[in-house]
Amino acid sequence: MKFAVVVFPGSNCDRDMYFAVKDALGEEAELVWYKEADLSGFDAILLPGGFSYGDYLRSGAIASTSPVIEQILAAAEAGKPVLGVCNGFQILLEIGLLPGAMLPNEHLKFMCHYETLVVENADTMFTKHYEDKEEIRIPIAHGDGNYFCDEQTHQQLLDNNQIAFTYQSNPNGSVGDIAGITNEQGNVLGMMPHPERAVEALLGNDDGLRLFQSILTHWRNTHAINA
Ligand SMILES: NC(=O)CC[C@H](N)C(=O)O
Repeated sequence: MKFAVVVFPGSNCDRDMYFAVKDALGEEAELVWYKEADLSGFDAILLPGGFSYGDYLRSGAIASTSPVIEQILAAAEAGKPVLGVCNGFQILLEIGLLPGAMLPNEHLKFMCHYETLVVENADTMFTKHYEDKEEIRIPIAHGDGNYFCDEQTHQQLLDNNQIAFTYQSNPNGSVGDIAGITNEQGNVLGMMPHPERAVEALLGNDDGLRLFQSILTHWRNTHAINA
């Protein structure tokens, strides 16, 4: 399986994402510069964390205007897995692949530490290697991680099972303790915590690895490859 890691000016978690796929998962990964990206040959698209365009205007807002976005929209439309972590999640919100918006953290501080997440839906292509209501430890690192949506949208997320992860103890003020959501089709996931930073015991934790394994299992199942 071939994963694209799309790099924008200011991305800073692209290498971690690359490492997670290439070394921890053991699959093909390529760093693709947003200007030269041809995403057509990839099976999954990963939008890494960071500070694209220095978070000017709003986190993810300027990246959302770049030409590569057309290809990301096309990949999502084609049903390919699209994962946005942290700044990647912010970009997915800005381009409308996911509902809602990201606000500054409630206490206006950048936070970088481990959080306990609750797996709210283990029946997605990103979470099938977890159990429903399983508690996992994944680090966060963000200043704008306060997920906001109106009540109606929150209800829709609940009704459609689009909430993949919640925080056990809400660190940033997010509506409904939301840490990660999918689109209605289930092939786009945005999450603020960083699974790519928790992919091997040597790093202190490998709870994030099963997210990447889930994508791979889904891909193998849908492409009938036994490898
Ligand atoms: N690690 C990240 O992706 C940081 C995201 C973002 N730009 C913020 O601080 O909110």
